Amino acid sequence: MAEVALEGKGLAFSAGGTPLVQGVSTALERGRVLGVIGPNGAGKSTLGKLLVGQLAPQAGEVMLMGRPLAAWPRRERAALIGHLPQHFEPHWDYRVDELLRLGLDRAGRGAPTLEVLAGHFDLGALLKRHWSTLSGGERARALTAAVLAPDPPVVLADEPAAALDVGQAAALMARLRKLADGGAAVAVVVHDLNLAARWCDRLLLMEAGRAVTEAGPAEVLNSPELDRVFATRFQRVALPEGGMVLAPAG
Ligand SMILES: Nc1ncnc2c1ncn2[C@@H]1O[C@H](COP(=O)(O)OP(=O)(O)OP(=O)(O)O)[C@@H](O)[C@H]1O
Repeated sequence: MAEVALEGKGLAFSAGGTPLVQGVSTALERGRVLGVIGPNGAGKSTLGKLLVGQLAPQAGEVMLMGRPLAAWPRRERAALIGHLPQHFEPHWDYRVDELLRLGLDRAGRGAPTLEVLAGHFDLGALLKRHWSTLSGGERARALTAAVLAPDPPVVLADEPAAALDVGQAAALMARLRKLADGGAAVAVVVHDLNLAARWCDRLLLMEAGRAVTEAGPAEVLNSPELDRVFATRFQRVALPEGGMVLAPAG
């Protein structure tokens, strides 16, 4: 097993008497991309918030690099974990270059220049544009660039591809994959099962706050549990070069 960077053990969280996450254990390993999948309301984002310390678990524990998350000074924790939230609205109508500089300010030596970072995310032409003028996909790219600028060793991205076109979504997943190949521990909440199939090493399937299964993509995506959890019948096509694509059978 690869080195565990971030681990949730028996996590539970309820709001208003409703359990949103119930006894979920999972681990983010260095060099690996974990995909978190499941229907709307399954508790994926809540689990992500627990793992990054945005919510405190009511039961269970989160360990970061072998030490309880709560024991880390906030600043150090922020430097170690790059969190791309599902929803983000800056308090100020930043220009793209200002937003990227906020990310680069947290980066140590070896950080890319602003221009190189912008180039990685196809933001070169948008540097002087204000947040309020950006399209949904452009905002997603700018935020991703700012969060990933310091090259954090742990990355948790909550539906980062939701607003992206297919090409940009694939490019973003490839970038997350590259971060993992460079030693980062990556988790990504993803609705597109084909992106999950293509880019993730393991998949955690959630339903009603619980982990249904966690295993390799082929095992999870071929499992009848997938059809049951999404209340749909999937057609699965094996690709000649390996891997698979899925489509709801209608
Ligand atoms: N503060 C809260 N109070 C009450 N219910 C909440 C709260 N936060 C989340 N929920 C509910 O908890 C459930 C899980 O929410 P969560 O956002 O974790 O799901 P998700 O799997 O990420 O869903 P989606 O795919 O729709 O983004 C949902 O039914 C949501 O309405």
